[in-house]
Amino acid sequence: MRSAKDFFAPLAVGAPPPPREIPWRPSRMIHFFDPSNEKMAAKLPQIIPRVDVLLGNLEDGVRADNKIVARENLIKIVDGADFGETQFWIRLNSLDSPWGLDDLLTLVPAIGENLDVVMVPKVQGAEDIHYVDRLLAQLEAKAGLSRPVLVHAILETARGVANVEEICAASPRMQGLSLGPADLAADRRMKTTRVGGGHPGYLVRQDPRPDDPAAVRATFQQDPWHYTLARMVDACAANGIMPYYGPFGDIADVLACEDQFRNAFLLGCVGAWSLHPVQIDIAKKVFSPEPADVEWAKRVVAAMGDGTGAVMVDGTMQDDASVKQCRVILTLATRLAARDAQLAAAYGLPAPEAR
Ligand SMILES: CC(C)(COP(=O)(O)OP(=O)(O)OC[C@H]1O[C@@H](n2cnc3c(N)ncnc32)[C@H](O)[C@@H]1OP(=O)(O)O)[C@@H](O)C(=O)NCCC(=O)NCCSC(=O)C[C@H](O)C(=O)O
Ligand SMILES: [Mg+2]
Repeated sequence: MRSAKDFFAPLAVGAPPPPREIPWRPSRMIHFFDPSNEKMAAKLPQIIPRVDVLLGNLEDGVRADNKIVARENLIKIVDGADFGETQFWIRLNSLDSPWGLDDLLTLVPAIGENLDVVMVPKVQGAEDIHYVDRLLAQLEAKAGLSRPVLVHAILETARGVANVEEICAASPRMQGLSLGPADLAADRRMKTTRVGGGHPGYLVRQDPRPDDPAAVRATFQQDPWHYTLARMVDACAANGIMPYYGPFGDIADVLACEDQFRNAFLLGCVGAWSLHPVQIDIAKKVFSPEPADVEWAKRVVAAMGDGTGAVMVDGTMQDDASVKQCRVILTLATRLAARDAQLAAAYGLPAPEAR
């Protein structure tokens, strides 16, 4: 573990200093595409302006015999792209794979100036982040990059979950964590073959009725990801980094996707992955606060004055703590409104050009 004094020192001579704080940028959806898939790549000019984050995926989802071409195509795609305000991320192959090292050695020099975040899969502990941290610093120094590339870890192994706090705290480059429910389910030997979401067998059942023990007893599906997601959110919040729900694999079930994303939003996540164009607008809607909630937050903040004491608003008690909850909503709404005229109008907040 580095001492507090040298935590923010560059890990290679000539590398840019790592950030003291992770800059806030919208990241309601991290949109995955396979750079070796020509049809998907052709869609990017329409996709980029619609998404907060575009991610070139090199790991799972890309065929083994396409790994090299995916990496090479990524360089060509970035060369010709206009990202505007959209962030550009990549997902590396895992550190123990035949491709992970060359992904970094090739891509940081080639596209480092455009690269906001590197997503690292199957992170097991702080040692994986330390390895990537040093390597990135060396590559940034060699390439003469002026800003540091940030690191995002996927929580998708039992050991990773056990070490989640140390992973978040391992480097000032740590931008956030995503839940990887498919790999995590396999690693934990969970008996679900779904990619995220619920499971009809994971439920609680209503007690028998004393007056009619044979009556049908209602069942309620539970969220098998609740524990991990909540733990991940706490670890991220405690370390000033961002939590994300990962993939929802049932592309056709847009309603359940929306529910899973909303659960994540309510628990504290800032975004989720979109695997298909149909999931982009779901994430955009869910991870932007509802106008009614923004209106409520404004009213509570106004009623609370200097933010101390207790008042009644519409029959509910508001105090120093509840005004902080409202400020969370209002801060997010204000930041999103500053970049999106439609949301600004819906929230009654200043539009981008008025700032
Ligand atoms: C899921 C898909 C395989 C579906 O693809 P397809 O069958 O082609 O769907 P459609 O016919 O409905 O597609 C319509 C058109 O849209 C284009 N398309 C599809 N997906 C994308 C995309 N992500 N970005 C851009 N464009 C896209 C198609 O090419 C069609 O084009 P056209 O024919 O010209 O109209 C596919 O969506 C897909 O592969 N998605 C990404 C999958 C992925 O990234 N998987 C890995 C991430 S999840 C994971 O790794 C698990 C996690 O780590 C964990 O452990 O939990
Ligand atoms: Mg995975």
